[in-house]
Amino acid sequence: MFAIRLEGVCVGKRENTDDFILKDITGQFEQGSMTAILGPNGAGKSTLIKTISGFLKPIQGSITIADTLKNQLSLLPQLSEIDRSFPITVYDLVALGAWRRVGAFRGYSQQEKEKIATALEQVGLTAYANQLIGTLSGGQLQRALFARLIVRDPQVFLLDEPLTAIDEETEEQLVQIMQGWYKAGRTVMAVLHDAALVQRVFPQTLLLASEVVAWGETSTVLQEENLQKARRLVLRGF
Ligand SMILES: Nc1ncnc2c1ncn2[C@@H]1O[C@H](COP(=O)(O)OP(=O)(O)OP(=O)(O)O)[C@@H](O)[C@H]1O
Repeated sequence: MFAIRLEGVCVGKRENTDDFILKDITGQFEQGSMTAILGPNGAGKSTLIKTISGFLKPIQGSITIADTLKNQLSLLPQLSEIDRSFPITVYDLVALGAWRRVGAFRGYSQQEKEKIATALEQVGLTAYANQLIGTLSGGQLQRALFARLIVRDPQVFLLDEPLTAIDEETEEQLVQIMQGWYKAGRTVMAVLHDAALVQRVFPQTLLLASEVVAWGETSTVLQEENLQKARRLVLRGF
């Protein structure tokens, strides 16, 4: 059963097909699947994630989200898109994950407070709870954003470069959290750059170079002929 289905999705500024960032993307992410989105710089990976999460609109084609998953998508933006000067503590950032359940003006129930504390502990940031996010390292901030997702607990995770610019220890920690979501039956998709890690951790891969180069089981998708095709498309300017 599909979680998200794309049919002929094109994203770009003009009606001129040559200028499309994403060209004719057709395929589906199954419910409970874990998919890596790989591709060269500028391939449209972030654009795809943002389009699925509704921040960008396709100018052609359609995206269908399974009825049971509507309002169940959560996006992890790229770290570089986070305003670290925003005066918010780690605790309050993580607590924002409960916002949809709690609302703006009601206090957090004991149950929500426990979820927040557990999430902070899971990512190893309990001792940092009262610090402003601006005082965190990149890897620590990424862990705080993961804790917010743990609290939010959506059915579908859209992760834009969750493992970029973090050390090995944090990487392993975040990989385990993602695998936990997958094992719990959630749908996970993540933009990544490390093919070896994708081979090890992600059962499915979408190889993108403005168009779909290959989409399916990781071992099949990452075969040399597909990688060569992706390179050819880059040389051609997509
Ligand atoms: N806001 C924007 N306005 C105009 N063009 C944009 C915008 N965002 C992205 N693009 C263009 O869309 C193309 C795809 O960008 P995108 O960030 O989706 O690629 P990516 O595969 O995630 O790349 P990277 O691996 O470098 O992060 C690029 O050519 C980029 O210049």
